[in-house]
Amino acid sequence: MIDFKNVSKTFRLGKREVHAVNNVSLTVNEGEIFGVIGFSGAGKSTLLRLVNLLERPTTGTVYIQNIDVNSLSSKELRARRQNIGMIFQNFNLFNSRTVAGNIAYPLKLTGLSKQGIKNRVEELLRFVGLSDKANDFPNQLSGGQKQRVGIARALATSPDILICDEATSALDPETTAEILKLLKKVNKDLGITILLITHEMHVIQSICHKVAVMENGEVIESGDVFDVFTNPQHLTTQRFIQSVQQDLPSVNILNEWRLRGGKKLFRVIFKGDITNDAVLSQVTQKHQVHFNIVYGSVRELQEKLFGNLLISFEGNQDAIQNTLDELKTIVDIEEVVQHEG
Ligand SMILES: Nc1ncnc2c1ncn2[C@@H]1O[C@H](COP(=O)(O)OP(=O)(O)OP(=O)(O)O)[C@@H](O)[C@H]1O
Repeated sequence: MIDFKNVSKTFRLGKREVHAVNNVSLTVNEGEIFGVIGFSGAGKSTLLRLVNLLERPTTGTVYIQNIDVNSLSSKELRARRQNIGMIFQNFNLFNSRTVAGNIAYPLKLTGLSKQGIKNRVEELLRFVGLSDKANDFPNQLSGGQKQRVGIARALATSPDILICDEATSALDPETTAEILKLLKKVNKDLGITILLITHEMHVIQSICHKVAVMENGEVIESGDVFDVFTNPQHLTTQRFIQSVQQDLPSVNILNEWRLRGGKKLFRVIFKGDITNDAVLSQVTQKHQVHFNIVYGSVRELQEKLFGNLLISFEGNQDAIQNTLDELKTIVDIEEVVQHEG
């Protein structure tokens, strides 16, 4: 659907060159919600501008629906752009137009009749849950409602791709959750492929199927959200994940635990079906070792279970080692280094 093949974008600032996007290869498949996460300056916006055809790559090729976008004429580019909807952090609505007027705007260029436009706007208002706001002006709406209008407007011309530029960054957590739910509906019910950029890992966790982590213009890690979350390779990815998964208790709790005689802590990661099995109790019973869950959680990620538990073991040292050796064949387990976090 969207293919980046060794794409670089370099800006020249006087004598200095800025490698905003550096040799990026990525594939966004049809029907996916693909999230790109990175800190400020990582190159996310530039990546989006290459997809919505506002920038051309310095080297490499961007294919959209198998078409090399560099090969398109300006007229063809304009036509292709109608196939890509976009929503923004600051909504970018026309304040002088009503909600209905904002949504109708992109339809005016399509040659649809007045009645056709009216019907389409009503349909879109229903889809985003704002039928009663058609005649309001943007400044009468909450942030979440404004973004719903933004989404309706982006969908007006029935695009195949929706690009979201930090679409929930200006919203409170509850409103963010509602907008993310709506984006999920856009993807599921309308089959629209979504490419989003964000600096918030909870957005990736909530709705994305795939994720790419960007740093200094490069994609440093990418894959299925479940795989990246449960086995992050890069320190930056680990940091992003820690921002949504508090996977260590506070230092005070850890110190207290140590004062009460706690020694070694192990992190045990359960993925998928194994989470439902009584692995821990079976293996520890077999080796006559006791275990104590000090901290942790089991949560749902991409409709799969993911357990992340901190555990201490009590018993004979050899028996504990045998327990660890056996557990290692079934789950991911590692010792938690002291003073981590
Ligand atoms: N038009 C431009 N001219 C010169 N440098 C640019 C231009 N656009 C982006 N850059 C530089 O490219 C790098 C990547 O910027 P980009 O905006 O893509 O990052 P980002 O991850 O989207 O960051 P943010 O979240 O802050 O927008 C930065 O160093 C930025 O200063």
